[in-house]
Amino acid sequence: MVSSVLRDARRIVVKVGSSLVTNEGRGLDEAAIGEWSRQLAALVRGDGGVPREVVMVSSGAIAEGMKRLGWVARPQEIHELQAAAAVGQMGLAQMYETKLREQGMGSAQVLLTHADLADRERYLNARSTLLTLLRLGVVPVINENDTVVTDEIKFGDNDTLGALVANLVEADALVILTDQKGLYTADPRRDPAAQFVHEANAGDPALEAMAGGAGSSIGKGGMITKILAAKRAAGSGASTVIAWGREPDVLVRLVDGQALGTLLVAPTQKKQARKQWMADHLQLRGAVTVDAGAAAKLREEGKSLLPIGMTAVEGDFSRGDVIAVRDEAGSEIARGLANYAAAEARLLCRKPSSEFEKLLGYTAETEMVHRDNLVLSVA
Ligand SMILES: Nc1ncnc2c1ncn2[C@@H]1O[C@H](COP(=O)(O)OP(=O)(O)O)[C@@H](O)[C@H]1O
Ligand SMILES: N[C@@H](CCC(=O)OP(=O)(O)O)C(=O)O
Repeated sequence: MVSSVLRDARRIVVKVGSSLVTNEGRGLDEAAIGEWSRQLAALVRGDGGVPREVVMVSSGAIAEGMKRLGWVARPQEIHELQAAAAVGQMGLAQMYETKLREQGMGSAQVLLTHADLADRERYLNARSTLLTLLRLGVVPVINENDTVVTDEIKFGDNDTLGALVANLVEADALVILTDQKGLYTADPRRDPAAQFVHEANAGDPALEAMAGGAGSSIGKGGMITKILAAKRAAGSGASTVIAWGREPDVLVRLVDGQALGTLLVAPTQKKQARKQWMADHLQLRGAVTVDAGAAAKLREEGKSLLPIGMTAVEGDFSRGDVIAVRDEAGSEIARGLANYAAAEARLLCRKPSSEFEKLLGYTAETEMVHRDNLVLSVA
């Protein structure tokens, strides 16, 4: 069976769980991390196909920290878990750095919390950093910033973080590698009659019933967090594959179109999902008025809004905020994400892109609102 979801994906988030990266609790599995690094490098180079952008979300800090501290049992005390994560993260980052460098790849450590991604400014900063790293061909290796949070550490869930990162970078796909071949109709450790699920719709409520509680003692999230992560990733149009991380060449074969693991399909396309999200969730922070020429380009040709067509700017918005685009009569034409803050936009009104650097001191996008981030308003 061939699946086009991963074959067509250009930007992919790969999440590796604790149960896998630590090889049943015996510290980090160097050979496995070497294997994934080799495959990530092949994906980024585009061996035998097109180059992909990949972000790695990897657990393993607590397990590696426990080993380094000589602890056999997982501590109950939250601050001890945090301390173990801080110790272990050194080893985790070091191992990815070494293994990716051996493949000729640059890597970068990024530590995030869920709260970082709920804060608009931090969200935009994390997004810009990650997109810049991807443009530079560097593989970001992400984990939770366990020092500053306790909720996530209690639950031990990097699946949610993987989904949030997929939303953040607008990935086409999220690949969750774990210690099972994929999702079964019940926990295969407990129910030998459990059937394998090849494909389902992400967000189908029936899936949540199949995913019992947490699995191993090392990782704690279990399959339910993977199902919820797939639902969340689908919110920005990314489909999810849950697959066995020790399947030979798993990543390479997935992007080759082989149907490995469980595919949880996002019901809406990436572009549609983004537009829906903008239309539903965001508050207007300002507006720009455009001349008749720009209004026609937007309404009739679905083009991006360029500053040269703008005549006035209202409000005090920042880059990344949602603004309205109005015609000279004051009717709303569209809403979209501003590439420039209000103060910059005022300087750019009526100006061609060749003058942006002189006016702002730097060059960024040529559009005020890119067409991918623009939703036409219903007349
Ligand atoms: N329906 C299910 N299908 C597959 N695995 C399940 C299911 N329900 C629960 N599990 C358990 O979830 C475990 C994987 O979760 P977890 O140990 O948290 O992995 P990771 O560390 O990779 O996030 C499996 O080993 C399995 O026992
Ligand atoms: N961030 C922590 C724990 C995260 C965790 O265990 O998550 P998961 O792999 O989803 O079970 C770590 O690196 O050990």
